[in-house]
Amino acid sequence: MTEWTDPETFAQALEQVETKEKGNCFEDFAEGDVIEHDPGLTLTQFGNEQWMGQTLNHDPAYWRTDAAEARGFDEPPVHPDYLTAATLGITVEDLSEKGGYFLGRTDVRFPESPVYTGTELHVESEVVNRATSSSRPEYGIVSWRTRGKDAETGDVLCSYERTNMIPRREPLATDGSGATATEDDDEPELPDTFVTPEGGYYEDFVEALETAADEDAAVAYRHERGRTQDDVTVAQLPLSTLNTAKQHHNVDVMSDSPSGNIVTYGDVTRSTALGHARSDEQTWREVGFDDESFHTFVAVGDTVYAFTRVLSAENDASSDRAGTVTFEHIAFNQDDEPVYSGTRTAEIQKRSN
Ligand SMILES: CC(C)(COP(=O)(O)OP(=O)(O)OC[C@H]1O[C@@H](n2cnc3c(N)ncnc32)[C@H](O)[C@@H]1OP(=O)(O)O)[C@@H](O)C(=O)NCCC(=O)NCCSC(=O)C[C@H](O)C(=O)O
Repeated sequence: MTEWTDPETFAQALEQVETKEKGNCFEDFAEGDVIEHDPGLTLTQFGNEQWMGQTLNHDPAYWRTDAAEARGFDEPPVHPDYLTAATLGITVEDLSEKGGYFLGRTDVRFPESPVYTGTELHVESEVVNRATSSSRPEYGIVSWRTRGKDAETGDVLCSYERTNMIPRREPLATDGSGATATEDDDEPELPDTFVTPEGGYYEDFVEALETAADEDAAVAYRHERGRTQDDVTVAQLPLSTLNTAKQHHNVDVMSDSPSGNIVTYGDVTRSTALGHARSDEQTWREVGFDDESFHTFVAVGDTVYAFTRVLSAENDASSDRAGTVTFEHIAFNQDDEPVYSGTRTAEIQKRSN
């Protein structure tokens, strides 16, 4: 009898056997379904520091005990970007491992109290929307509300609503008239002047906004740092959050996909851009993120840069040592193409303290 490892025999066997599939297709989700995700992870100091180091999030309060204590923390806490990425990573096996892309997320919120390493994360999601894609019949669009909880206390540590393109088991029959690109003849509308804050304290943002209000101006600037994507950022960081999306580690499958290659996890792209932005400000606390969108793929060799527009500043932070600032951050690549955008509300330290 022929050995099964004989290449011809084995190729035939591969063709004839069933594949034990992973993940869910669009048809498997129904609005209202609640999914308790089986994977869970302990938020470790190693995981936290690996994430922050590779994404250039170097705020000393997350690295040094004295700086943490000065911020009112008992010790360096878990960084909100790592917490967000880990919360999403745990959900991938059930929600998006089948493929399809992370399109956007909104209403990302954290409680006021910090999360410390050693916390075990337990995550659940609810299907909140399921829609047909008019432009891509082989995909549907699914949104979930996800909550990452402290497994011991049940306290919600991170919550958000995210939307992905998810492959259909059966492509939708269409008349081929899906959405078509529209020519945009409009001239870009930009203000005459761009104001850059003098420094990174709350007062600097307030002053810059006041200056801009007096003229046709916006408070907007770019950050110098860039981070070229490599095997660590593209494959290692998502896997370290238990993110099993093939988009980040299976070159073989991804060669036959819209991106043609493995791509950077959306949470790595946005955290890197946010790291660049935070390096030019005195962050006190992250409050939340809204209207996050991923516009195009980021792959190994691409460089992630950041651009910031300051939208508003209010003196209503949880501590009188800070004020609240709302930003729009845009991550862009080496060809100046936006790859991510989103609004961020953060408490920024006051100079006067
Ligand atoms: C994915 C894309 C290639 C699609 O491009 P294109 O075909 O040009 O379509 P659109 O971008 O217009 O979008 C397709 C449909 O999806 C709807 N959409 C888009 N954004 C949102 C949103 N935020 N919320 C709801 N719906 C949204 C559009 O309206 C379109 O609908 P329809 O017209 O009816 O078809 C392109 O978007 C792209 O390249 N995006 C970047 C994707 C990416 O790189 N994401 C991060 C990496 S993947 C990842 O991180 C996976 C992660 O691990 C996970 O598991 O989630």
